Amino acid sequence: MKIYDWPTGPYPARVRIALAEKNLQAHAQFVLVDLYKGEHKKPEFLAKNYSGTLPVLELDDGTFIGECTAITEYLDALDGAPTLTGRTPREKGVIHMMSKRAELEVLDAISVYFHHATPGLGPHVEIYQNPEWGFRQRDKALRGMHYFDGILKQQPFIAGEAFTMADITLIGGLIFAGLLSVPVPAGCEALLAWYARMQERPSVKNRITMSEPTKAA
Ligand SMILES: N[C@@H](CCC(=O)N[C@@H](CS)C(=O)NCC(=O)O)C(=O)O
Repeated sequence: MKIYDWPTGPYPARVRIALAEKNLQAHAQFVLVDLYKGEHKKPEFLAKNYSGTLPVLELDDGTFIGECTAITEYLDALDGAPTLTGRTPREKGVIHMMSKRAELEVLDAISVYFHHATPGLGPHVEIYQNPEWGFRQRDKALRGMHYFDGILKQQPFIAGEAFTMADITLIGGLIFAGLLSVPVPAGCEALLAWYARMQERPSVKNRITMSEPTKAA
């Protein structure tokens, strides 16, 4: 399989972490798409992913799967032994809910802040910016961090007792926040302790060096 990717990107990180957690990295060929050159908005790429975002998974039969959650669900189902997206209906429901919440309340909010209230990917790519909306989303992300701090005061992982896709999604959010120097709010000790633990996982620690992109898209 191919993964259209930007090695340091917070969303691509989610798929890189999932691949490593499933020990599937040897099966993936990474294809670099240069976000700062706007390659993801070109017609050739939009034909692969209408949303014009990375990462995208291309299967050997030519099927394209965009969206980190969908890609993670695919990878997790490959060996019939899902560990990231839940085994029982209850686990699946809770994990999906918490992962979506980590997207809505932190990761996607930080992404909007990046694209609207900072130079983002540069003037050639950021053709419309609304800084006020960006700063509002930054505030939303900070509120989201408080929410997840409260969750982590009660349980070791985002969706309960085990590491799951929901943890990976929030890791993506904190990676993005870190890249933009948006600090975790004071007092969010449980969130910071969880993040320190997450960064010790080989899948997280080695996510950028796990594989070199092989060629341009
Ligand atoms: N909902 C998408 C979001 C992906 C996303 O925003 N990826 C970033 C890469 S870190 C991107 O492609 N940004 C470019 C842009 O939005 O112009 C997913 O979960 O895969």
